[in-house]
Amino acid sequence: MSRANDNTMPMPPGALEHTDTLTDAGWVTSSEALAAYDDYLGAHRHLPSLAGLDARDISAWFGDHQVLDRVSLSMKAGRVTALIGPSGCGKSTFLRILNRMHELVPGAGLAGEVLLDGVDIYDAARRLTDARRQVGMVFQKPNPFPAMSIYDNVLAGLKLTGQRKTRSEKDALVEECLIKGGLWREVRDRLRQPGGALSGGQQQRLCIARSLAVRPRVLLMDEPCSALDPTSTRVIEETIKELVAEVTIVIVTHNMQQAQRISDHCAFFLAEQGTPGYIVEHGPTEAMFSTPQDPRTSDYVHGRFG
Ligand SMILES: Nc1ncnc2c1ncn2[C@@H]1O[C@H](COP(=O)(O)OP(=O)(O)OP(=O)(O)O)[C@@H](O)[C@H]1O
Repeated sequence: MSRANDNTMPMPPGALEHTDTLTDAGWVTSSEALAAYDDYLGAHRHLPSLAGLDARDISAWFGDHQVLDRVSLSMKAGRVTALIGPSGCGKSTFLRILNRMHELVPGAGLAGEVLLDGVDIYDAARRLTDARRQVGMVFQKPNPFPAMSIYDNVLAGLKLTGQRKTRSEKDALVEECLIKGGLWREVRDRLRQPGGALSGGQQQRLCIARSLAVRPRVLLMDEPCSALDPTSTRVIEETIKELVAEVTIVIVTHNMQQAQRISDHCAFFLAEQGTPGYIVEHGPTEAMFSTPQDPRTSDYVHGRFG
């Protein structure tokens, strides 16, 4: 996927097909594309602006076992960044550091900074719940509340963040998030059924919808398709490609085809024998797969190890 600029505002799907001119600021200047963009903004007025994440010199420990060593990575606003690398090199730990979940593990240690739009999410003046609301997470195994209705599952995060809504606001939010999660058409007539009654792929899309309901600016996904069949995987991938217009995405995946299909940028993590994980190389996905700079990246992306 390529995008024409680094603006923090999302481009309307298809807008660039109608234009041939960008200003210095990156704005589309053809009238047709501007009209499309106006329509898009009109339909998405409630969207928070996109945010980039900057991890700087991140080191991490479990007790005295160091698992990451001075990892720095910029995850650009409105892009999908894929974290790839062999098992145990610290990808999931890095992901959990990006929304302050690492600190939940007893004995976990951390050094470095994580900046969300330039503001450190670990700053003592910031609330932990604020960081978690702005940086949502979808896990490997779908984890809806199984006995709770589909409708209430989508809204579950609102209680945690203390947001109050009227009934009609809730109805609208549930519909909006299920549409964005790619699940609405399948469940619109059974919103009161339990979340646990859905298939694995549907449950994962319900979890995505639940994450979206608190309007995160970044969505972290830890191997979201690894428990799913190929068809459900493709549906989630399509969902990710649509979501990235409004939420920055960072995804851990072991599936190299998936990384190529959905990500704009890739970072290759490695932990060599007994040493903490680090980033060997990162860059645009196309270049990482076609012309990697490091032979270890080449070996990994071509399946020669890992
Ligand atoms: N809760 C924990 N307590 C102690 N050590 C842990 C914990 N979680 C992870 N580790 C260790 O941290 C290192 C990095 O693990 P992590 O899960 O981040 O790697 P990964 O690259 O995501 O692996 P995988 O691809 O298999 O999920 C490993 O050595 C792992 O054993």
